[in-house]
Amino acid sequence: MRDNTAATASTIQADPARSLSSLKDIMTIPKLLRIATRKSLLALWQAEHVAALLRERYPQTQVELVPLSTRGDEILDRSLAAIGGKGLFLKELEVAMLEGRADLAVHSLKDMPVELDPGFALAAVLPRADAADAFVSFHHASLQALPQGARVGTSSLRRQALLRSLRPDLQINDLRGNVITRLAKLEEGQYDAIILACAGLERLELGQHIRQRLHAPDWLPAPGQAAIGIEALSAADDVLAGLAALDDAPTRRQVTAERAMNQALGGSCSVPVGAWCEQIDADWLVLSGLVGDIAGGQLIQASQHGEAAQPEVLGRAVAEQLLAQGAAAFLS
Ligand SMILES: NCc1[nH]cc(CCC(=O)O)c1CC(=O)O
Repeated sequence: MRDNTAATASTIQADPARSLSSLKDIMTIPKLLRIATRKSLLALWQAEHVAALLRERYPQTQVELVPLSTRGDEILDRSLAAIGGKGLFLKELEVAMLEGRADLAVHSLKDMPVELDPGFALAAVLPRADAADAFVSFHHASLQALPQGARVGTSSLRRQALLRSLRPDLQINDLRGNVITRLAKLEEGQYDAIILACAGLERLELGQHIRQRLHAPDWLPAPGQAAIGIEALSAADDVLAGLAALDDAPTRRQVTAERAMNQALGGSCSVPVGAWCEQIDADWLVLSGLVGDIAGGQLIQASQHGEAAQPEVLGRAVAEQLLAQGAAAFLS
């Protein structure tokens, strides 16, 4: 056995700038942290990123990855909306935590349901990357430059609704699989362009494929897009205390507003929903939201200011505005 007391003391001396609360984290953080992750390249990159942050902050802790297959990864021939949505990517990772095979799970926050299963907590949200979507094409420079009737690949209902509203002439085709698979299908010539998240491409060093960044106000990302969420058991106080040090307060405020809006709309992933929150000064946030109509190609949009200290209140207020404009008809 290693002498933990001595190890902790040397860490503390090495970094006198650490606050009292982070000293407490170092003393209580488990000696081993196992990170449950999906096996896609993007998921592994994100889990490795969290592992590196934890090793840097807690040099005495051993950090390991536990890569797992999820049902969401195995069912690739049907749209996510049709097979029951976002929880599919979490279930196996949550079971691993419940069975004591992992201590935390790393997810793309946009793939996490707003309400986690009982017994689980959103322990930390990392600083957000660029939340824009990417227009990716080998022959065309932008969405606007696509020829009439061009074929665009995406299975996201939000992206489909935005495309229909901005370019009703386009032919939108389903496109599933991980980021690499989707790029390969574009390369094979099955599509003239595809839409992906900039954050995913950049994390995999594929940012050179981004021809155009699609962002607010014309284009809104998914709630929580480009943020990494870390999940742990609500009862694991020592794990939660350690992870709290990684939480980025500005990102947490933004995504809390976006997710609260989504939840107040019913939180369904079978309806196109976009949300984008920005902090405009020390006290104020602006949240823009949209709900799309899959059948008709109609979009309802709303935007509102709210207090930075109460992101949930703002999220609910924008949801109410959307509902007042008739979004309920799309959500049922
Ligand atoms: N739906 C899959 C997914 N989940 C998170 C990302 C990208 C990274 C992120 O938004 O955090 C992607 C790929 C994509 O949408 O192109």
